[in-house]
Amino acid sequence: MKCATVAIIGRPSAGKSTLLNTICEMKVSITASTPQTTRNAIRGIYTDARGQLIFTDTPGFHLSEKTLNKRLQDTALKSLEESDAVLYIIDSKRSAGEEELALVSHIAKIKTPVICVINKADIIRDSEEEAVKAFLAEHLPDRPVLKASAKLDEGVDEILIELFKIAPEGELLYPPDAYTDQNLEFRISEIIREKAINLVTEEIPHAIYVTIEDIEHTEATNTIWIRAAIIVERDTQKGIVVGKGGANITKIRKGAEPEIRQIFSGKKLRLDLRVKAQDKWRNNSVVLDKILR
Ligand SMILES: Nc1nc2c(ncn2[C@@H]2O[C@H](COP(=O)(O)OP(=O)(O)OP(=O)(O)O)[C@@H](O)[C@H]2O)c(=O)[nH]1
Repeated sequence: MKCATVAIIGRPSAGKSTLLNTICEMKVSITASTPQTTRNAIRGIYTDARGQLIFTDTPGFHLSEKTLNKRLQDTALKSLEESDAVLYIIDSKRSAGEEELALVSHIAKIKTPVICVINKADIIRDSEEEAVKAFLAEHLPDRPVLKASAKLDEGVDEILIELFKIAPEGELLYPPDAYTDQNLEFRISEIIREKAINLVTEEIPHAIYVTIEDIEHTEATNTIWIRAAIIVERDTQKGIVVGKGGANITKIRKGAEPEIRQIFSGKKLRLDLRVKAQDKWRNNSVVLDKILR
């Protein structure tokens, strides 16, 4: 049996979460069209006859001095050093700028084996593919380079083959049917956060986090009650998340309910969502410790 921990790294929106979800065939990491929505080092677990791969979905690597972004960067780099393999995802639709250079220079220094994946192959142009290949040949020579579409599940089997080549021999760390080690509250809060950030635009997605205030099982009615709060930074943002006459909050609830129901199959669900403002939470280390475990 083989068993490896694999850190997925790449610029915001490169498709890391999409790839993880495709590999693990379950929603373990939220995806959104707004960059930098992955905040935690989340694990997805893939097991087959060859062994087990445990993925860490590193937050988007971002050059910024803001406290939240600095923490994201620390989490990302630490998970690279601690893993058996690194999967470096490159968005073929964006040209390499300062950020990609900073990232690649870190990757070049680490001892962990690296596999490069040129993602979004379904929409790539020849010239874009050539540009990415030249960039990789210059900065990460001799590392395997694969082409994939995380979205369409193309080239993903080849990624698994390469990863199992690198994976050390070892016993499985998780049961074969496990796909994530995230705790229940975290999974629920991420489902709600995904629905919320997909409804709002511009600056607000990054100003949102979700806390689960209470989960209760009423046996008499076989109902799970979940009370959760969507936290924003300013009162003006509260109104936007709630929407006209509560329209947005209803959409968030209706979007989240079916996915949460899957977690509690066979039970009825009541989801109670509130929106609260907490000034400057992104610079508050108590809040950051709570959400960036
Ligand atoms: N066409 C195409 N789009 C993709 C592919 N993979 C991801 N995307 C899209 O790219 C966007 C970003 O994908 P994510 O998986 O959230 O990216 P991420 O790297 O996890 O982003 P962060 O959380 O910001 O670090 C989403 O709109 C995806 O649907 C792909 O293979 N092809």
